Amino acid sequence: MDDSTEQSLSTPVSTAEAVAAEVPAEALHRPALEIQNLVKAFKDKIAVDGINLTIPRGSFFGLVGRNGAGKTTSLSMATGMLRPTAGTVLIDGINVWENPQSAKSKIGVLPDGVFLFDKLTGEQLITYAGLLHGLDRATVAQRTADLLAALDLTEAAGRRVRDYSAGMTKKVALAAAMIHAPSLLVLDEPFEAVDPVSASNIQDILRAYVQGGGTVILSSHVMDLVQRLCDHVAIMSDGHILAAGTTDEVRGDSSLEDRFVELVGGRKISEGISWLKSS
Ligand SMILES: Nc1ncnc2c1ncn2[C@@H]1O[C@H](COP(=O)(O)OP(=O)(O)OP(=O)(O)O)[C@@H](O)[C@H]1O
Repeated sequence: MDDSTEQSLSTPVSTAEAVAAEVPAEALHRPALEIQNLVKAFKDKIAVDGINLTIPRGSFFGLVGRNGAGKTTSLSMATGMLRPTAGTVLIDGINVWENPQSAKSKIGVLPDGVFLFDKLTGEQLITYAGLLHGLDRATVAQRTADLLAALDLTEAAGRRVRDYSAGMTKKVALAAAMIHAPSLLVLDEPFEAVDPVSASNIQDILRAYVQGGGTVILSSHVMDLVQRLCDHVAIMSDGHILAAGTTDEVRGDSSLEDRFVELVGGRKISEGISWLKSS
């Protein structure tokens, strides 16, 4: 991997500085991720129905939608894990499905329902991810220690991942996704099952990463969190993008949650479930 494309995980610098130092001039305006007319059909179920999305370089991008909206399917296609029925994905201008190796070297991925080699300890798993990316052992050891500490996993480092809680598993998978300091992080529900202190720590790490010129796209159901964290957002429903842009543009004068409910619909105003009452 070309080290010049890597972002610093630990030393926040301004986006402008990082960009000036690390990115060739012609690449400055190239989006980190471009999704064009992307379609996924599972037999007769159209999970993703011709979506277009541009994730600007250096943005913190939230993809929100109800259960089954198509977020995981879209992110899986965007990261080269699921072959699209139609459409194109460009990571930093590189076609993911034509040049998978080169495109994938630029990204770190936290998939939904992560499959991990869970017989390994947390430390071994992160180390293994670093070595797979071609980093030298000394760098891997340093970064593994940094990530374990930042994610509050140092004490659990020597235990097998199969014995981790759901939140700890999410955190160790996140560490494995970040060890090669990619220029784009694609995170499917990164805060799901993670305790509030760890979630705040992860948010700090991600903010510093974006300040350093990295790009994050994450999916979430938690509107408050996305509104607080993300400078760009897309609202997905039933395989379509209903709105996309800066978070302020998309929410307008409302909260993101109100805007979401307004666009997506489906709120049920009811008295509740009659038999579920105690008296
Ligand atoms: N392998 C599959 N085979 C058939 N249908 C699938 C498959 N994977 C996803 N789907 C369907 O595609 C639609 C989109 O699913 P997807 O997992 O992308 O939604 P999501 O927005 O990530 O939902 P959630 O927030 O619940 O994780 C759903 O209707 C789902 O049932």
